[in-house]
Amino acid sequence: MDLIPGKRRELTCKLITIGDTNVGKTSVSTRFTDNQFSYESFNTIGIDFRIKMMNVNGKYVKVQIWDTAGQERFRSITTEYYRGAKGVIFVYDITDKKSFSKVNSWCRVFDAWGDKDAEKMLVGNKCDLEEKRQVEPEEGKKLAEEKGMMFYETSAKDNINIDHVFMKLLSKVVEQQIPEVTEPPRPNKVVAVDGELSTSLDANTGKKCCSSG
Ligand SMILES: Nc1nc2c(ncn2[C@@H]2O[C@H](COP(=O)(O)OP(=O)(O)OP(=O)(O)O)[C@@H](O)[C@H]2O)c(=O)[nH]1
Repeated sequence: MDLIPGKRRELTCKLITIGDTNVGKTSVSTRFTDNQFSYESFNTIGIDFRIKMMNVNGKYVKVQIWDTAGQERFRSITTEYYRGAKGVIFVYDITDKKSFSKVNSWCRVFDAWGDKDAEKMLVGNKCDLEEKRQVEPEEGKKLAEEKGMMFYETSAKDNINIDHVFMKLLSKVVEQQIPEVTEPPRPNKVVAVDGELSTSLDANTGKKCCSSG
């Protein structure tokens, strides 16, 4: 990927959230992108899309989060959007055993439609509702280990582990997608000013990612 003079080097990375309806996929992604949470539930219609600029291990990344509807009736639409996702977050609700038992089938659907090399994360959301818990953390951990995924419990409501989940996943994706730069650095520098990013970035780093933005 070449750096266009006057234009900062930017990588675009597509992530996707998958899981049953009402597990909190929209809430997790909205907490991450806008630091907001609402008790009001509007089921996602088909697919939704959010963007956040991030500094991931010194790389300037435009993170696209594709938030899929969990309702069965949208299945044929949502699977169309799996392609190109470099990171996938499978979400279940720790107060809903059924949503946990469906993770296997969501994994199969992703395997059928998504990229083979996508990094995967399992997330047990709503961990603020301890008194209603139906899935123990050990169960989540075990399933994640079996499937070679990372695992965290989160609360979109109380903002527990949300940033951590995305940073861990993005770090893996960026690590996997961008081979280490071996040539000596050139002197040009770019300064990113958007969003959360305020660091000065070396324009030579980050060879190639999911796609160039
Ligand atoms: N207590 C608690 N409630 C949550 C949390 N995350 C989401 N909720 C609530 O759970 C309900 C469903 O959340 P959504 O984010 O709409 O769920 P979804 O998975 O996107 O649902 P679909 O769009 O139908 O697939 C809403 O009422 C949220 O307020 C959480 O961490 N804790």
